[in-house]
Amino acid sequence: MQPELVLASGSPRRKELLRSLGVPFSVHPSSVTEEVPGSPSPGELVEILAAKKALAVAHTKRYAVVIGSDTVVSLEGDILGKPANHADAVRILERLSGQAHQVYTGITLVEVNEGKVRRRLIDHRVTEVMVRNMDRAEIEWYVSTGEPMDKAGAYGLQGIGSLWVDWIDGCYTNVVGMSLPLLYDMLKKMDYPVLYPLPTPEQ
Ligand SMILES: Cc1cn([C@H]2C[C@H](O)[C@@H](COP(=O)(O)OP(=O)(O)OP(=O)(O)O)O2)c(=O)[nH]c1=O
Repeated sequence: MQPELVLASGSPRRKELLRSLGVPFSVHPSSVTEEVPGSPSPGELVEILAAKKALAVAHTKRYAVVIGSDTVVSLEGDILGKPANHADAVRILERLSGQAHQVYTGITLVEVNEGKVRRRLIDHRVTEVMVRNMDRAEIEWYVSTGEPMDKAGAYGLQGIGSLWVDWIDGCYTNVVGMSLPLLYDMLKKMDYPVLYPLPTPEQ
């Protein structure tokens, strides 16, 4: 029996990304706190949080492959998550303006069979993003659109934020919330069929 694919996320972007593949899945957001003891590197942090989210949901399932994911922005050794409020979003964007930064996204897959965790895969990818100079009026306007408020680094590359992104080096979907090439590799390792059968064309 094919286990259900479950996305352990409340992120509309991750839902959209997974939907674009055409594989059936259900959405079950986790309610874990995004706090981690110590001072992990950005790569360790996104892997720990992705695992935390996937495992929290996996424990509620009997047969499933659960996907957890987490994204942060790294700039000059600082980790920037989602802005706490309007002023925080302005501060983050002032720092990103005119700079290249790294976007880290971790993915965890947890396979549950008869209510037990059988396998776990954890990995992450990094994408470099170059943000053009943004002046104070542009930053204020952009934050007032509301787009930055639920996004790591206070911008959305898939939205209005694209106006100020000069270039990226690496995977685009990794920035938007989940690297689909990485997810594909991990699902293949779990023997989960991503490429679904297509109808044969009539002769
Ligand atoms: C940098 C960047 C981030 N983001 C988003 C992706 C993630 O939804 C969010 C980072 O926050 P996360 O804490 O990774 O995820 P989330 O709280 O939105 O959802 P969940 O924990 O339930 O899975 O930032 C964009 O949409 N575009 C971007 O360009």
